[in-house]
Amino acid sequence: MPDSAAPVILGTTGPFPRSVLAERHPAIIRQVRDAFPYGPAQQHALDALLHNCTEGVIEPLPGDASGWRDWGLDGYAGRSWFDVPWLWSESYFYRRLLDAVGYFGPGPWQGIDPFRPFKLAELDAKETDEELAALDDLGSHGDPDRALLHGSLWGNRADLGFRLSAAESGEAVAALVADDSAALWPLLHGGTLCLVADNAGRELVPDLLLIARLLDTGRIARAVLHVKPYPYYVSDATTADVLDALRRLTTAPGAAAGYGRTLWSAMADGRLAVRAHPFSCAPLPYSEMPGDLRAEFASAALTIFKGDLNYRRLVGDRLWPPTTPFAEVTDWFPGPVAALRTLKSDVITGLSADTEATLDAAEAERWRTAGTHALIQVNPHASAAT
Ligand SMILES: O=P(O)(O)OC[C@@]1(O)O[C@H](CO)[C@@H](O)[C@@H]1O
Repeated sequence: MPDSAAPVILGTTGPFPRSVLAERHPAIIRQVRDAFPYGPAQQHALDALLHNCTEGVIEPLPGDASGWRDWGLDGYAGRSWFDVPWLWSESYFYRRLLDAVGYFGPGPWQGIDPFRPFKLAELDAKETDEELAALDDLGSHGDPDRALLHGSLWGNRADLGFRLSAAESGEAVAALVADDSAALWPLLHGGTLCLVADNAGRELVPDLLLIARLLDTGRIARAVLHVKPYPYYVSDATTADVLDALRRLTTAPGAAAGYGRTLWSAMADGRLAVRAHPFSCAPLPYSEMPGDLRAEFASAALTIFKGDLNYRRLVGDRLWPPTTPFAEVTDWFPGPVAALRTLKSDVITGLSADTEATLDAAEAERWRTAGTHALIQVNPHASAAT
């Protein structure tokens, strides 16, 4: 981490965080309410959350909130959602939403994912069929490893929360704003890959395809897929979503089913493990992760963080000068680390001065949040003492 860290992004830091708290969260509440025949108690709780999240203050959580106490709840209670770190507020929103719909129970709605209809619709979409059909002639269009890495990278555009902000969607720009992929492949020579997943559906499918390919070709011996322990940021992947994606692959026509079988047998014999660590839904940067998770990443040949939120948590949700080296902001990480991300928030590191100037000249600030640009960043030496 650089000696003088950049300012932490708050809900009041600029138009983007503010719009997520003031507009995206209320839209998510409405979307969820329309997707299920929730009873009066849940409707009432959703109404109360709608009001609280825009006009109220952070409140204590019902039930056993000891985890959230450790993550700073007591210090933030009573403050406006906009006046605390944005990452914290957003994460707290999803926890509150799940409380409102009875996800944590007890009761009949316990464990019912309020985002599942949207995730399934995406998994069943014809675009997913098209992407899977493309596997049939993967070898005839250049390097299959590269194609699957890029599939996993651009799969990150499939973020249902992000798509609620329609104005932000646009055509993807193929050129990456940073591309360290040449440093990534040499790290994959038979060890364990940890992949910290982001979204379900059309992002998780290519993530799984990449893992299957790496296992099949012997580039890795084992993979650990980190998913969320509960529904989060609308489309973030949980264990149930992994199973849905796997079933989608095994029942697909053509080459896709072969990838599905590889993954199925790898799960069954332990070469592919799924983890749902509580810290995966923590409102904190990964630099504050607990020892067991740190030890797991330390033992991996490479840990890949997928997506925008994981990037924010990896480098710190701060307004870094864009030319701050990625290696510097990840120097505390206990092993080699990579980020595959489309740019959907203000946080950015590791750009060359030329790239930053070109992006600013062409798009002002829009390139940071529009989801049209992507990066592959690698710190092969982030193996500071554990
Ligand atoms: O992590 P993901 O799915 O790539 O993106 C998450 C995201 O849509 O949510 C946040 C705003 O709510 C931003 O970090 C980002 O725009």
